[in-house]
Parts: sequence; C-alpha cells; structure tokens
Amino acid sequence: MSAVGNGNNIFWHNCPVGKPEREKLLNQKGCVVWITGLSGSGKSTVACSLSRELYALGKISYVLDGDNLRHGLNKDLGFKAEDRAENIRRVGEVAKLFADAGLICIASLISPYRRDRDFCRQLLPEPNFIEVFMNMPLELCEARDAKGLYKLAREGKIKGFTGIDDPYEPPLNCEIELRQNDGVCPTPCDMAKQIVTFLEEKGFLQA
Ligand SMILES: Nc1ncnc2c1ncn2[C@@H]1O[C@H](COP(=O)(O)OS(=O)(=O)O)[C@@H](OP(=O)(O)O)[C@H]1O
Ligand SMILES: Nc1ncnc2c1ncn2[C@@H]1O[C@H](COP(=O)(O)OP(=O)(O)O)[C@@H](O)[C@H]1O
Repeated sequence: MSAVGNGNNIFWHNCPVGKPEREKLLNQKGCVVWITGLSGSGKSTVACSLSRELYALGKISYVLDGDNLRHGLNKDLGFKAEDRAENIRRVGEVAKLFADAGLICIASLISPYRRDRDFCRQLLPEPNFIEVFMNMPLELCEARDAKGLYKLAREGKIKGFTGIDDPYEPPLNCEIELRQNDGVCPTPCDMAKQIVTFLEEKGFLQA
C-alpha cells in the first residue's frame, strides 16, 4: 500500500485482478475516445454510431455524453469556465475508470478549452487517450440548430454559448480529425468507421 492524494491517511489499495486480466477476458484494450467539437457538430451521433460499430465487432464500449451527464453526475454545474473545467475533469476521471475496466470509453463533450482536454489526456498512458476533433464549421452547426440553442444565443437569451460568445479552442495535436469533404459532411457511419480503423491499427481491438 502507498500513500496518495492531498490528504493524509489516504492509501491506494491494489487488487490482484487488474486491467490486463480484464482486457484478456474482453479481448480488447481499454482506452478513451474523446470527441470534442461545437454543439451540433455531430458528437453524440458519431459516439452512438461508433458504439454500434464496435458492438457489431463484439467489442464493449460505453458512451459518456456531456448532455446526459449533466442530468446526473454533473447536474450541479453550469457553463462558466470553471464549471466547464470541473465538468471535463469529472468526466475525464470517470472515463479513466472505464478504460481501466477494459472498456472503450467514448466521451462526447464540447470540451471547448484545450487546457481541460489536456488534463484528461495526461490522466492516461500516452496512446490510450484518442482525441477526435469534429471539425465542422460553425455555420453548419448553427444551420442544424437541432435544439434551437443557437437561435437563443443569437438573440442574447443564452449567454456564454460556445462558438457565439464563448470560445472554442480547436485541438493542436488530435489523433483523428473528422471534417467535411468538398463541403459535404460524411455520414455518421463513415466517420465511426474511420475511428474503428484507427483503433484496429493501434491494436485496441485485441487483448
Ligand atoms: N452556454 C452553453 N454553451 C454550450 N452548450 C450549452 C450551453 N448551454 C447549454 N448547452 C447545451 O449543453 C451541451 C454541452 O454540454 P457539455 O457538457 O458537452 O459542455 S462543456 O464540455 O462543459 O462545454 C450542449 O449539447 P451538445 O449540443 O450536444 O453539444 C448544449 O445543448
Ligand atoms: N454526419 C451527419 N450528417 C448529417 N447530419 C448529422 C450528422 N451528424 C449529426 N447530424 C445531425 O446534426 C444534429 C446535431 O447532431 P448531434 O450528434 O446531436 O451533435 P452534438 O452532439 O455535437 O451536439 C442532429 O440533428 C443530427 O441528426
């Protein structure tokens, strides 16, 4: 046992069944696929599509979606910078646990600030954090406006809306960038397959 954390009298307890044992049972490697992008860029859609593709391959994943988590774990948080940072920190820690359980954890959050995403990245060994940038233009996201929030933000009825009056900092070194080809957005299924190919090539789909 070793002492950990900020406080005194807190110890880490090791369990004999660890990540490698679980990965062997599941025949996959635990990791975090972190999908970042503007509201309406298609994060949730790609996350679900990816989960379905993996399921079809016999691989276990779990989706942590920003919107959904704000109904429970993060219901006490708003959209000020410090609330977003705490939101991302919590989800990063939960995602790390899912990856340790041997699952392919798919986190889909706007996660607009680079510093917050980098915090989550450094929670995991280097290859196990896969950052996916939904690089869709604001105009496309705003035209979709699936929830009517861009309209409210433009009318000044929502303050601090990402892309309108709150910044989105694009990744500088993401593993995967999903974008339009000649002004056409690929289907969710095609984008999910692009991520599956990456996972296959990096060896995450076998123990
Ligand atoms: N001010 C403001 N800015 C951005 N988004 C807002 C805001 N207020 C509410 N919403 C809705 O909340 C969803 C984003 O939640 P996240 O947890 O992913 O956001 S963040 O990562 O903490 O920035 C986001 O969902 P998605 O559209 O799925 O991205 C919005 O529907
Ligand atoms: N690849 C795509 N092509 C066309 N429409 C899409 C695509 N991905 C998502 N959409 C649509 O865009 C809207 C926003 O998608 P969503 O996944 O909710 O985005 P986000 O989670 O980033 O807010 C939805 O109406 C969805 O059906």
